[in-house]
Amino acid sequence: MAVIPVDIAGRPYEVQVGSGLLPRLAELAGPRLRKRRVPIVTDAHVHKACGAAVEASLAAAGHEAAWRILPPGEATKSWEQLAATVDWLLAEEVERGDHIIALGGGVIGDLTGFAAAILKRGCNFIQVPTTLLAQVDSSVGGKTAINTPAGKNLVGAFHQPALVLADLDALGTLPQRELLAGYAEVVKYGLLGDAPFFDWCVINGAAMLAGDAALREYAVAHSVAAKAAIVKADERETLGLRALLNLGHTFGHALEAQTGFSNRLLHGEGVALGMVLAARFSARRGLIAAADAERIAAHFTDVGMASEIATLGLNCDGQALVAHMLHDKKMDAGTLPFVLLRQIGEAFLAKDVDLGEVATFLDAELSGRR
Ligand SMILES: NC(=O)c1ccc[n+]([C@@H]2O[C@H](COP(=O)([O-])OP(=O)(O)OC[C@H]3O[C@@H](n4cnc5c(N)ncnc54)[C@H](O)[C@@H]3O)[C@@H](O)[C@H]2O)c1
Ligand SMILES: O=C(O)C(=O)C[C@@H](O)[C@H](O)[C@H](O)COP(=O)(O)O
Ligand SMILES: [Zn+2]
Repeated sequence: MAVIPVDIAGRPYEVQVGSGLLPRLAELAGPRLRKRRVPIVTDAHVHKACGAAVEASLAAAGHEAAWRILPPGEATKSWEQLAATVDWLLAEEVERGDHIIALGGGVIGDLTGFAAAILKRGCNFIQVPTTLLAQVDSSVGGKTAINTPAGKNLVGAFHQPALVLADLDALGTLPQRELLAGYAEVVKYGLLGDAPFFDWCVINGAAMLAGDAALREYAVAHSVAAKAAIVKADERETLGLRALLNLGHTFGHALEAQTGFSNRLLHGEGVALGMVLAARFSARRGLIAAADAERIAAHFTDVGMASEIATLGLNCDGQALVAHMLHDKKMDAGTLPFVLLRQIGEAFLAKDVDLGEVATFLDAELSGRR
């Protein structure tokens, strides 16, 4: 069991990482659960996998679960589901001091967190992440959002949870593809600022993914600690530090948009491909050594992830992907800063990237003729 504090000014909270947390949810949430009925937002897969344990825990503490069970998948991060969820929370008579529970992956966490941020101008919520991605990344740091037809996470709020409970046992029912997608965000922490952790991933990643409990706890706790340190230093992404957590995301979000935010490409899969692209683009600019960029690609291939966008069959050119990037929230007065790599373990924000050069680079990557 690991407890990582997230030291945000005025609203500190804990991330608890360990086994057996779901059956203890009511006990761990304690007096935060003020009423008999506890509002829980989840999706149908998670309800099937984790619902009974949560319900039993609440019942043992004299509570009753009020479930809102949403359709699984990225399409749920929508205006329609947000509005319906807020209306449901209002019907449940949720007060500001109550705690709404987000039980699920990043989709549920992002949507529920945003609903909590706007309900009565801000209600409490507890993140109970059940995917690897949500445990290592989305449940921590307070970014909440929905997608719009214009692009990814374009409407949202910074709203920190009151508590995060990451039960490693929940990963037992997670499909392999989802586990791998989450692993991309684990590798991200090594690439952006912690070369020894990237080496740890190369040595231990496969065994961690295969289910080694101690390695899983280390990977989640280490990732959360890395994110907590960055969020503490730059909660609102204004200092150029939190933006480093966006490594691979400008490319990745464009790939997600091009595939229609569909099951064809999961967020984490887009991030893995995006990080390979960011590394290769950095090498092209004389930054990271080309061999190190290929070491990153090879690691994703080794664990069973795609590392070449040519294999996606996107049927578009580089300019089409760049057009999606123009909606990136880092866009500033006509310039799009890119998170690039000087070396493995050293990311920085490059503000002099020409989008024409990006389009040319992507044309070559898309055709597989690098
Ligand atoms: N807020 C942030 O800081 C942040 C960070 C990273 C990603 N995100 C967002 O997170 C989202 C991706 O999250 P995700 O990868 O967790 O996807 P997800 O929430 O769609 O979950 C993935 C799939 O796994 C299923 N699932 C979840 N837990 C399960 C379990 N324990 N057993 C069986 N099935 C389970 C879900 O039903 C879903 O089908 C994206 O929208 C991304 O933009 C946000
Ligand atoms: O917490 C952050 O900051 C991140 O950038 C984490 C990312 O993994 C995550 O996908 C985030 O939602 C992307 O943020 P966005 O601001 O580009 O939407
Ligand atoms: Zn991400």
